[in-house]
Amino acid sequence: MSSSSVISTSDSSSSNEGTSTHTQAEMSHSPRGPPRQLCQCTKCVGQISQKSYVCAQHIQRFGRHRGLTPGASSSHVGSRMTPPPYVLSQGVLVAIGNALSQAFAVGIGTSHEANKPHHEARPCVPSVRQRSKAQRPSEGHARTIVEGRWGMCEFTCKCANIIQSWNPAVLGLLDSLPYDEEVVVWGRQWIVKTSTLGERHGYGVYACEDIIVEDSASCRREGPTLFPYGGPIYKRKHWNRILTQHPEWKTFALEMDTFAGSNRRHSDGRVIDGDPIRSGNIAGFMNSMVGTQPKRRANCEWVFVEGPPPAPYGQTYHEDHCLVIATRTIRSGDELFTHYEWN
Ligand SMILES: C[S@@+](CC[C@H](N)C(=O)[O-])C[C@H]1O[C@@H](n2cnc3c(N)ncnc32)[C@H](O)[C@@H]1O
Repeated sequence: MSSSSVISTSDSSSSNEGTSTHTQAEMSHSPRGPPRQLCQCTKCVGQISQKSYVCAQHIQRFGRHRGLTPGASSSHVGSRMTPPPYVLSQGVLVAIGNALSQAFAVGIGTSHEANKPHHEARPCVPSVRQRSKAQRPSEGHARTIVEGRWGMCEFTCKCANIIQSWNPAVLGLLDSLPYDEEVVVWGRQWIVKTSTLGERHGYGVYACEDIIVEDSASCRREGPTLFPYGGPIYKRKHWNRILTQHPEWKTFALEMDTFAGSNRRHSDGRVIDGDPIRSGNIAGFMNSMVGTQPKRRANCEWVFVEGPPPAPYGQTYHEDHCLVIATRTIRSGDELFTHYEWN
């Protein structure tokens, strides 16, 4: 089993949403010559595939071209740019000068209104407030590929931004977990194998040693720490969004705020991404005692902890984390059960 990874990329070509002006400027580069300057106004940009398309405003600043004089038309007109003559007239030299200053202005992200001094030039990229939704660079182009239990899953747009990468090493976890083989996680031995719930419920986690809890009634939330949950924690509303792109992930949505006394709104309730492979995460194999027949008793529970994990594990990790804690004695060979909802 290979370890998993999250690859984030940005792919503007995969979206039909607005193309940034930088991209348009790049498109006007010719592989053979210096960059051709095309007008950045929306009408010209719409014609970018016509190599020499310029609008009347553009012509005003670049000088005279075949069949058109500066200011000849206030409408946007397509025209072929003529190559410069061998003997350059003064007008053409002025035009080249203007073109060069425009090239510089575009390069620093200012307007093609190069006649204005730089301190007066308006930015050619509209402010965030001015930009229409379609123009915003944003999430629209984000793309994340996650390699996990379901192979390669691609997430785009907002989902790509929501998906969090995770390095299991930060919590001292393995970067992959073998099935049917004992592994040592946080100093104890465990094995991941077919659940006592039956094959159709997949795997479960079993202790390979006794873990003694002296007084289970009084040790609530203070029993022996077993191992951490290692992986991203999402808000329910974000998780729901993820599922719109890859519904199969729902198998591993574990609701963390369903315990009595939780006062979080449902949409803000925390959901852990139970993909065990993705995060070297033994916790992702733990089954719930909810609805079991015959009824299983929970022998451990999830606890959210602020700050770093207990020494010597995950000492470089200082954020909130989630631990699995024993609530009663677990014998070698027992499957772990806790209380969580899934859907
Ligand atoms: C975190 S995984 C647990 C490991 C899972 N058995 C596996 O093989 O990957 C959670 C999933 O296990 C299944 N599961 C957990 N507890 C269950 C239970 N009490 N009854 C039926 N299915 C359960 C559900 O499909 C749930 O979405």
